[in-house]
Amino acid sequence: MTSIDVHHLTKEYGTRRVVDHLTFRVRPGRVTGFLGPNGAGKSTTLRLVLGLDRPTAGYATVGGRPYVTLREPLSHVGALLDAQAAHGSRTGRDHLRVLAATHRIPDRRVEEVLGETGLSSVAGRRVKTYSLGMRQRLGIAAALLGDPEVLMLDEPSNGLDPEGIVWIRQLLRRLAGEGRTVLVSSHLMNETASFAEHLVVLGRGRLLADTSMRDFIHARVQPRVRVRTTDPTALKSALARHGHDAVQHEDGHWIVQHAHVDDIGRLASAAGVPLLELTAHEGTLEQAYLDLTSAEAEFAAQSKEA
Ligand SMILES: Nc1ncnc2c1ncn2[C@@H]1O[C@H](COP(=O)(O)OP(=O)(O)OP(=O)(O)O)[C@@H](O)[C@H]1O
Repeated sequence: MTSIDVHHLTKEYGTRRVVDHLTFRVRPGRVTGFLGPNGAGKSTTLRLVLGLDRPTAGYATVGGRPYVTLREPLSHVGALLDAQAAHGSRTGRDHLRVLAATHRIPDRRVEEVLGETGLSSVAGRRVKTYSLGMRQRLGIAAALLGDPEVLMLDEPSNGLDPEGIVWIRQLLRRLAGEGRTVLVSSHLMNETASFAEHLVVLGRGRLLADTSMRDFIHARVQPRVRVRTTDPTALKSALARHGHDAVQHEDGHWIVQHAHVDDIGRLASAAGVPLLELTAHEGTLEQAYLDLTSAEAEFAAQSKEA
């Protein structure tokens, strides 16, 4: 089993602690979204896992071993940290060939990953002529080159057009479906919700959540139910009898707060209320994330005042 494990990982720059006793495990077979406000410490954590920076305390391992001790690292871990990292005067193909040659990766992988990332037709062009989205695809191609079991991608959707966004979503799901460990940082909540099953959330260097997407949302955002009826009086009194509050909106639909669609459906049916519409309004990742991070910001403000 190839997990990423982070144990009491701590990083200080001067007197600033930017990663603060972080402990979590990223498991294979699912995409884990890595979230947190700007400056929360996500990139620093990824750099520490990849041995690009030394922790002040704690440690991180990949498949039980520190990254720097892996003999053929690109065949274990593929990473996208900075899509601008490729040499501008090389062609995309040459960039990948150099990487393959220096990491004992067979040359045939170059054409495979060019095809997989949709870059085959531009592979002979110099990287400096690439758009942001093409550079992003090249960075992802480099991460996939060694056919690694573990992928760590920092903002992979950056600069991708709508077609690219759909592509990366499918790619991430497929990689996880193949049993790989996939950790993806992002600021795009709708995007993250579309591919991640699990979440690790940081705030000011600390772990705020390590939980399934579903539990994360359900713990923070109450479900609501949207109802339309030809008999609002009967609906309102049936809801009131069961302790539900409903608010009527302009076009005549009602929103029942803190309610599950099954319960409202059952009680409307039992009371003989004719329904034209009954829709579950589940919470979104964005709502849940903002709820968590605004509470964190409030805590920060309070502790400064105290
Ligand atoms: N080399 C460095 N020297 C000093 N401070 C640093 C260094 N690298 C990062 N930091 C600081 O560490 C904090 C965490 O930064 P980091 O880039 O890890 O956050 P992040 O969660 O990835 O943010 P973003 O979402 O904006 O990319 C920031 O305040 C940043 O300024």
